Amino acid sequence: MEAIRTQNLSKSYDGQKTFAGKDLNITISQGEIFGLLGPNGAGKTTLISMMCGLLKPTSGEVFLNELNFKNKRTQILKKIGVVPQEYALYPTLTAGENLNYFGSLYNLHGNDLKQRVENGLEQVGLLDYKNKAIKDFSGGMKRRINLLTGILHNPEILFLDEPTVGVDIQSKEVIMNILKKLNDNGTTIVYTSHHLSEAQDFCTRITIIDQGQILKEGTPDELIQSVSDAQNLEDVFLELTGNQVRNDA
Ligand SMILES: Nc1ncnc2c1ncn2[C@@H]1O[C@H](COP(=O)(O)OP(=O)(O)OP(=O)(O)O)[C@@H](O)[C@H]1O
Repeated sequence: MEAIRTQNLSKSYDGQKTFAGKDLNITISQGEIFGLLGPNGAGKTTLISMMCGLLKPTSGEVFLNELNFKNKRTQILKKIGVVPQEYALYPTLTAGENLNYFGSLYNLHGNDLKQRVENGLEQVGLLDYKNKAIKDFSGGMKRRINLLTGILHNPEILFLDEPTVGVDIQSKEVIMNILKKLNDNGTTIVYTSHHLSEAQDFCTRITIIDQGQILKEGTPDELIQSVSDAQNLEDVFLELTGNQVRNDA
């Protein structure tokens, strides 16, 4: 069953002079772990933001569970989780207060919300920090709480923009294990990353994009086999996107 479909999805930030995404057609099945990879400025955040309804496309359509975002937005938002690249946390509030707030946005309340918050904090190893303010947390601790804000309601589809950026190996392990568990329980995952070996191990399918266009799509093995002498995804990535350093944001 189809979970996500984009149809000729395009985005321009400058009145259609240039495009951060152009005519993107991607179909993702339920239960997949789909990776969006590309160099800085390739258009990953733009694409994932349009897929999850944070950013309005210039043209084209997004369908989630075959519902069109344009007219079924409220229905769709209840079923998805979004973990943005920037921390979406209130620094002066405690971890518990932040999670209660985000849970309430998904209509969770009472004992159910309390249990979900405590289970979540326990899973990410931060139950003892429930009553501590976020401003005193390390980067890795904030990333783990940031992840929880998007998954308290057990979404059918989860979108994550660089969920492991800037974290140590221990926090990364915790985050990846939670994501694997969610996927085992049926959640479809779409994520962007610059960690190519992580994506190679984690994703069922990957699309490599640059300059707003899809360069190649396939399973990690298919991508590696498609480039002669490639040993891993990093070789494929360099072959497709070149060695030129990108200065884009
Ligand atoms: N709000 C914006 N206004 C104008 N241009 C933007 C905006 N957001 C992104 N862009 C431009 O769109 C292009 C794609 O950016 P995007 O952030 O989607 O890339 P990315 O692949 O996520 O990059 P990174 O890996 O650096 O996060 C870039 O040229 C970027 O400068």
